[in-house]
Order: sequence, then structure tokens, then C-alpha cells
Amino acid sequence: MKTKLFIWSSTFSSFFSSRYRPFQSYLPAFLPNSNFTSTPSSSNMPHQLEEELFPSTPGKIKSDRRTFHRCVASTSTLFLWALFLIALTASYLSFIASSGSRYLHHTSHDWKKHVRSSAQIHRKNGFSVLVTGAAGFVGTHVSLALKKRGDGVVGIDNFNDYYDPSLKRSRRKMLQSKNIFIVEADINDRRILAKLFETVPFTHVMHLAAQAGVRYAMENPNSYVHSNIAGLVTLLEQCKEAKPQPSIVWASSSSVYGLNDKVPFSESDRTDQPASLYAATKKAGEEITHTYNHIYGLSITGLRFFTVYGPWGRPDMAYFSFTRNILQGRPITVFRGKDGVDLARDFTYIDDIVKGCVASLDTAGKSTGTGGKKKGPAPYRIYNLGNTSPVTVPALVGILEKNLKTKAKKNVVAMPGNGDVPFTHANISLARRDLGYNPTTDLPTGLRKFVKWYLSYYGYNDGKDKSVNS
Ligand SMILES: O=C(O)[C@H]1O[C@H](OP(=O)(O)OP(=O)(O)OC[C@H]2O[C@@H](n3ccc(=O)[nH]c3=O)[C@H](O)[C@@H]2O)[C@H](O)[C@@H](O)[C@@H]1O
Repeated sequence: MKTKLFIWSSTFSSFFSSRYRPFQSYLPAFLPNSNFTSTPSSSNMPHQLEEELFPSTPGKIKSDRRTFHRCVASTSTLFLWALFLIALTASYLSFIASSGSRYLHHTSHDWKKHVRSSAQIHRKNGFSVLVTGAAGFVGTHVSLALKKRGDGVVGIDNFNDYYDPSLKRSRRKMLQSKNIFIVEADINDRRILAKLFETVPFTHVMHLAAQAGVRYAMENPNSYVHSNIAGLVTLLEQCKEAKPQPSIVWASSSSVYGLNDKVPFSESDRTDQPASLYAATKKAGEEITHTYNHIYGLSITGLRFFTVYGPWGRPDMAYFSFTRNILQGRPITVFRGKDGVDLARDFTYIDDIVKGCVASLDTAGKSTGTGGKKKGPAPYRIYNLGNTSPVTVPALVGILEKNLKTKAKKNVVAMPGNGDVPFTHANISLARRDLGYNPTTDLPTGLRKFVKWYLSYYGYNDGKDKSVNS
């Protein structure tokens, strides 16, 4: 629809710019005996032409045939204008109809039935959780874990094409088989959010929808603002209004440490020197959630994830794209830091992250406000969820080569200045103390599980490679 409107508006502007001046100019010729007195700026108009179009004496028009041609031209101009207006109106009406039908679809009786059934709680004192980004990597795993223990789970995801949406649809299929319903909508859609909260009094929101990826922010900066800032605010606005207000746990990122070089990274370290727009939007999210906690009494827990990996992971991440390229015999690019130092990451396995997320929901205090009014102070917490043992990127490649029984074709290049940081390393004492968080999967174990999943998902076990578009 946006494309349609864009095409129409560009047609309009080029049509307008090419037609407007002559259209103005025809007016006096059209009304030879009128008292039309305004004369257009003549500075750029050849004298003869000006004389013909704007004779100093009415009636001094050189030929009737010319007048006739002008009339025909202005009639066709008017006709094109009318055509344009009709098309614009038609486009607008079809836009209203389609967005309306999307909304109606989302609020139909069947839709509510699915949402309510998915939100049903099957354990004593269980939660009903709205999981944003439920078709994403972490969202899928967290939704499954919550459902498994008897919590009600409803997902929301916009299924965008930042990476292969068919992987998201496969994840959704898996969730559907466990009776987890995902609403296909953007978190910026306030009407849908309102409908969801009207349908289910969510006790918790697990907010994982985001524009991820550090380097992609150079290509598409606005998508980060759209999801990580505007989307977050829309969601918080809804949560603050809700009766009762839910407790919110959300995904921040290790990238907020930016240029901090004090290791390991502790929650009290500097986070005011982001190295990428992605990091800046996640840091902004920490400040924005603080504001909503302060003004409206929303209970907030922000989790700084450290390079999460595992089965059903994100194809844009290094471990995933390296696996694909190695299997397809294509080269991989390995970045290296200043003075030839290897880059390192505190790679954290998905199951450990899920435990951290669930523990955060379990220990989150209640929000204190209701219907937009704060009743008292509410908890505001931030935790690192890392693995505490960084591994270099070449070592990661070595583990993959072993698991895939194939040597990688490596291009080693200097780390481009596009938002990357040389290393990450989490101090997890706070999460250990408050959440009982205790990561147990090392990189070789986690990557073994990932490769097993990858080979099966992309059909390598049946001798096929379905990963070409992943
Ligand atoms: O922990 C985080 O906060 C972030 O972790 C990852 O970001 P990143 O650590 O950069 O993960 P990858 O993109 O998988 O890169 C891992 C390492 O491989 C390197 N790399 C990446 C891509 C490549 O082609 N070559 C290469 O050497 C990177 O420089 C980096 O050192 C995620 O992509 C972010 O969404 C997340 O927020």
C-alpha cells in the first residue's frame, strides 16, 4: 500500500512541477476579457513568448488557432488532474478498507478465542505473559519454556524480513503445535495492543521484539528507531494504562557497554559511550523504561544479553552464517582487531538465557500503578546475562570446522569501523545473586547442539541443502 501511495505521490509531484507553470500561464489566454491582472515573473521567460501569453493589451493575442490549442491543452490538463484525484481517492479508500479489515480480523470472535485459549494458565499462581517478538530466536524459546511449565503465553510478532521470514514461520508452527498463538502485528500498532490487553489481563510482558544486529544499523538506521524506540514507547504506553499493569522484563544488550574496556563488564560500569546506533537504541531503552518506572510505577527488569546462540538461532549472526558458508564451500570473513588482536565474545547458550528470562519473570516485583496512575515505587532492575568466559572468533570457527568436518575458507580482515566492539565479557554476580542465574553450557557443547539442529533443519541429513536463502 505504501508503495502504491509513493508511486502516486511521485507521479503527482512530477506532473505538478511540469504542468503548474504553463497552467498558470494559460489563465489569461483562457479569460481574454477578464480583469486578471497578476503577471507571472517574467525574468526567465523569453520576451516573445511572454508577449504571446500575456499581451500587454487584452485582445492583442496573435492568433485564434493558438488560443484554441491552449484551450485544448488546459482541458487535457484539467482532465489529468481529475484522473489523478480519482485515483488518489481510490487508493485512499482501498487503504482504509485493508487496514480496517486487518483490524477487524484481529478483533474477530475467533481471534479472541485463540488469544484467550493461548493465555490460559495451567498451574497454580501461574502467569499470563505477552511475549513480543515471539517468532524470534529468544522469543520462541522463552515462549516454549513458559508454556511447558503451565503459564499462559500469547505472542506478537511482525514477521519482518530482516532475515529469512520462513524461519520465523517455522518457529511459529512449532509454537502453534503447543497451543501458543502469535498475533501477526507490529508493536507500534496501538489498537492491536489495546485489544490484546482488553482480551487478556496480562500479568507479565516479556518484551523481546527488536531490530537486532549491530552492523545493519549503518544500512537501515530507521528500523532501529522504529522498533527499539518508537515500538518500546508504544508498548509501555499500553502497559502503563493497563488495569492491572503488568510487570515488564525486556531485552537490552551487552552492546550498551560500547567503548567500556574495564573487564569483566559490570552493571555499574559506564554505558554512555555506545559504538553503534543499535547500542544507542538499547541504551535509550534503558532510560525510557526508567522513566516509565519512575512516573507510572511499572515494574521493569532489563536484561543485557551477551551474544546469544543456539538451535533456531538468527541467520544474521556469525556462528550461523559461518556454518552456512562452510557447508556450501563459500569463504567466511573473520574480523580482527587493532594490532592483529583476535576479537572475542562472551557467547551465551540459549537455554541459559531462557533460564535467566524465566527467573526474571519469577522474581519481578509487581507494578504499582493502574490506569496511568502511580501508587508507589516499583522495582527497576538491570542484569547481565552472559557466560563469563569469552572465546575468540577464530576459536569459534575452529569448533565449527570440527563439528562440520570441513575446513573453512577464511578471509581475515581488519574489523571495519561499523559498530563492532573488540570483546565482551560479563560479570554475572548480580544475576547469580538475585535470579539464581548460573550458565552451564560452554561454547563447544552449545555449538554441537546448534550444528545438529542446523543439519536437520536444512535437510543435510536427507542429502539436501535447503539453506540457500537462510
Ligand atoms: O550481545 C549483544 O549485545 C549482541 O550480540 C550479537 O552481536 P555480535 O556480538 O556482534 O554477534 P555476531 O554478529 O554474531 O558477531 C560475533 C563476532 O563475530 C565477528 N564477525 C561477525 C561477522 C563476520 O562476518 N565476521 C566476523 O568476524 C564480529 O566482529 C564479532 O566479534 C547480536 O547480533 C546482537 O543483536 C546482540 O545484541
